[in-house]
Amino acid sequence: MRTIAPKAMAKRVHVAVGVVMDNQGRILIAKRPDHVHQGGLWEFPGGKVEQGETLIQALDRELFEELDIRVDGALPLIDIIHDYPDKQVHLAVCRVVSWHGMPVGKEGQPTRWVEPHELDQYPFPAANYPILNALQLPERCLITGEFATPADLTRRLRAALSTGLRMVLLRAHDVSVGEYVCLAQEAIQHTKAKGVKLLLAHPHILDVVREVNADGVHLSSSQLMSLGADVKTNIPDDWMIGASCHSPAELRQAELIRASYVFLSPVKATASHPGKPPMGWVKFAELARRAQVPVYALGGLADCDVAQAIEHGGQGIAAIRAWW
Ligand SMILES: Nc1nc2c([nH]c(=O)n2[C@H]2C[C@H](O)[C@@H](COP(=O)(O)OP(=O)(O)OP(=O)(O)O)O2)c(=O)[nH]1
Ligand SMILES: [Mg+2]
Repeated sequence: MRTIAPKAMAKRVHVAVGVVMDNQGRILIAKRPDHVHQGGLWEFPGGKVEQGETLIQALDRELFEELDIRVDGALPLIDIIHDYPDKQVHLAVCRVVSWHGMPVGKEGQPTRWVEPHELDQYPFPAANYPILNALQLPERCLITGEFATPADLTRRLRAALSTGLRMVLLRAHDVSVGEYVCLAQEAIQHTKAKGVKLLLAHPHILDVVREVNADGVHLSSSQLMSLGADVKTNIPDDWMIGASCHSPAELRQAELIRASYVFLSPVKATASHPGKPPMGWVKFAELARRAQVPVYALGGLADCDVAQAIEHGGQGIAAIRAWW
């Protein structure tokens, strides 16, 4: 009997991708030539890591070849594993925090400086979806803690927002969903005025999600794992969806529903979940680097942990006590 050899798995291409920012926070994008893979779409400059090169060496060489700039410092932003029908890529995406030179499209490619919120106006390859999310999310996300009355919630929220936070998850599990909607409608007055993103979190939030003009909804891990196929029809298209995750299976589910971000916890011991063993930064990094979604570290963290979280492949930190 004749045996047929299994089709050889094509090799995954390791690509160094650079998000170059100027000192006004604008990001440099370039248009891929029509004839190349994913041609005609916009990209963050970069290219294949060659044999024997470190990621930073590849990034520096590619940005010099494509843009005539040199990389002086870069931090990990997100790692993407994506299978196109004709090519499998691993995009190691870095935020280029320090560089010199005058960027030009050396290969004749059009380039443009854009604000993070303008990125959605440009067509990017499908693999870039989590990168675009990561670039529009802040480093710190507040989770609201305990409060005595609605007025106390407002007072605490305003004090927290005055420290420059740009994303808030309104968590109030002990109130009815009707009361929750009232609290959210009050909170939105304070967040919208400051351009702060407000995410809704409540055990019954999916029943009332359209009653508040918020920016997104945050799912508990059990809500995430028991989602019906109709989740996307309940939630407005332009809303963010976030989720709390504690395991690789939950992270996979968040990727499947194309979550905008996740929380991964507990990184350190935390007063809100005493007795839960912390995973520590090494485990966090292992899980975050494999996740195809921006990951906030959560659990016993404060401002002084933001840099650690980013160095370990996270988007930043989420916390209650640090800012409440
Ligand atoms: N540079 C870059 N590549 C991306 C992005 N998104 C995305 O899917 N890719 C894919 C397209 C390509 O298959 C691969 C990168 O290859 P490339 O064409 O930039 O590689 P290169 O600069 O080394 O090009 P070449 O020398 O082989 O012509 O990754 C992105 O934002 N930036
Ligand atoms: Mg390239």
